[in-house]
Amino acid sequence: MTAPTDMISLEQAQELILSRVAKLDTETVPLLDAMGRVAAVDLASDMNVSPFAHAAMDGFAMHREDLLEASDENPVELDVIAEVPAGGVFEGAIGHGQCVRIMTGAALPADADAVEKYEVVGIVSGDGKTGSRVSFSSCPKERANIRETGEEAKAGEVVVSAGERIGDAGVGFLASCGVLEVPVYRRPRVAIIPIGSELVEPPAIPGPGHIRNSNGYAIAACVRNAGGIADMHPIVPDTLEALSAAVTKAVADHDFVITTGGASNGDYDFIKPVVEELGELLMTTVNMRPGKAQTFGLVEGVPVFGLPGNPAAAYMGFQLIIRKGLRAMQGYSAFEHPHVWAHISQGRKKKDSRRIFLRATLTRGDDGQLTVTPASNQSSGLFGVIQKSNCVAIMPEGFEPIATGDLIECILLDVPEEVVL
Ligand SMILES: Nc1nc2c(c(=O)[nH]1)N[C@H]1C(S)=C(S)[C@@H](COP(=O)(O)OP(=O)(O)OC[C@H]3O[C@@H](n4cnc5c(N)ncnc54)[C@H](O)[C@@H]3O)O[C@H]1N2
Ligand code: MOO
Repeated sequence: MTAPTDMISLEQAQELILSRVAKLDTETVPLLDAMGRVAAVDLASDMNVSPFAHAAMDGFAMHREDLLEASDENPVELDVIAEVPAGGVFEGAIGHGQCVRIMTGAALPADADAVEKYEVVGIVSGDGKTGSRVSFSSCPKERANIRETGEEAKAGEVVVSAGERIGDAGVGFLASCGVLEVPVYRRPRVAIIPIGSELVEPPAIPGPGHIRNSNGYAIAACVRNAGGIADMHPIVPDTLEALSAAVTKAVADHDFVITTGGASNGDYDFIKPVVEELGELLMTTVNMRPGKAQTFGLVEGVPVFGLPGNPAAAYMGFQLIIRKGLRAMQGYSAFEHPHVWAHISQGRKKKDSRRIFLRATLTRGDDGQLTVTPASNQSSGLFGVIQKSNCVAIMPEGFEPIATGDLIECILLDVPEEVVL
């Protein structure tokens, strides 16, 4: 049995958070606001899509049977008896030896069974419109250039299943299916509480010994990116009472609470005792660098996550652990960021046995090979390095060094989990 104070693996931390969060309730949003969100129920089309058989090309609709003998040597001529634009309907009948000039999207005349595009049809007389005579030097395939009734969806058919993420094209698909209001899982309301008596709010110029609160902004950005609603709270000084009061207040009206700072073992690090005192402490330390000090627990049933104070450590804790929890609450089923393997540009020793996440840049050479170059400054106090990086390269647990050119796994944190590479 793992005690909350034991150091656990990143995978254990991820499993723990996923086992302790639940899908939120649902809300019905206008179609466009459902973009990127997860359908909470099966969504069915209210009609056939397409609603009627129509031409997929500008051309001529005819009885294919009339053209069975058509060839280059023996072209078959037909009379153009009508024109039908998109939006129009040809009510008449096409007799043998006749055809109808038709535009892309126009309803297929009832007795036509193929459409031939303009480009391969010759004009014998006239301008190709009604009253002209046109010639065909081949026979189109059955139902050629016809989009059929209900080809994409039948009336009543489920077009997006419960649990499916709605993409941009899905928004268009649902529009064609008449689904303009979509039940989706609610976005989690996330309180972000920066802890630290040394912090001042930007843009204030910090006095001696003080620094600006940058974590609050970064984590709010991360929350938004993960689909949550970020509620940035005021800075809380390093006292047990102030932090206890802030967490108690935040859990009352949020779905998830994130603190940054005060997560280690210093004299003024209070998130662990506060979670323990107010609720259930489930985890304090994860085998990763940056970001060893990661506190997680439940207070009044609400997940409370204490990220470390160092910016890169807080960022990694969010991306690699919290983000999964926030996504699970919104019904997403993909949790792993895509990864690639790349040759490291320079060998590295490993002095710390933790799994190390190097902030790094991936490039593709002319030979198509990926190379990863870790940033020269790997201090966990820096956001700027992450801004300039495009991946994190992983050095596994243990002390095994890596040699120049070795293949190393890189996670693309900016690429959504749904992408498969
Ligand atoms: N004796 C030890 N000391 C430390 C250890 C250790 O293992 N033994 N681990 C270090 C590591 S690694 C980290 S990460 C930090 C985590 O500690 P805390 O979560 O208690 O972080 P703080 O001490 O509160 O702050 C660390 C650092 O980050 C700055 N900070 C804090 N909040 C913000 C914010 N909102 N915006 C920008 N910067 C922030 C803070 O000023 C400190 O410089 O512990 C190490 N120590
Ligand atoms: O938990 Mo700390 O990052 O390794 O800066």
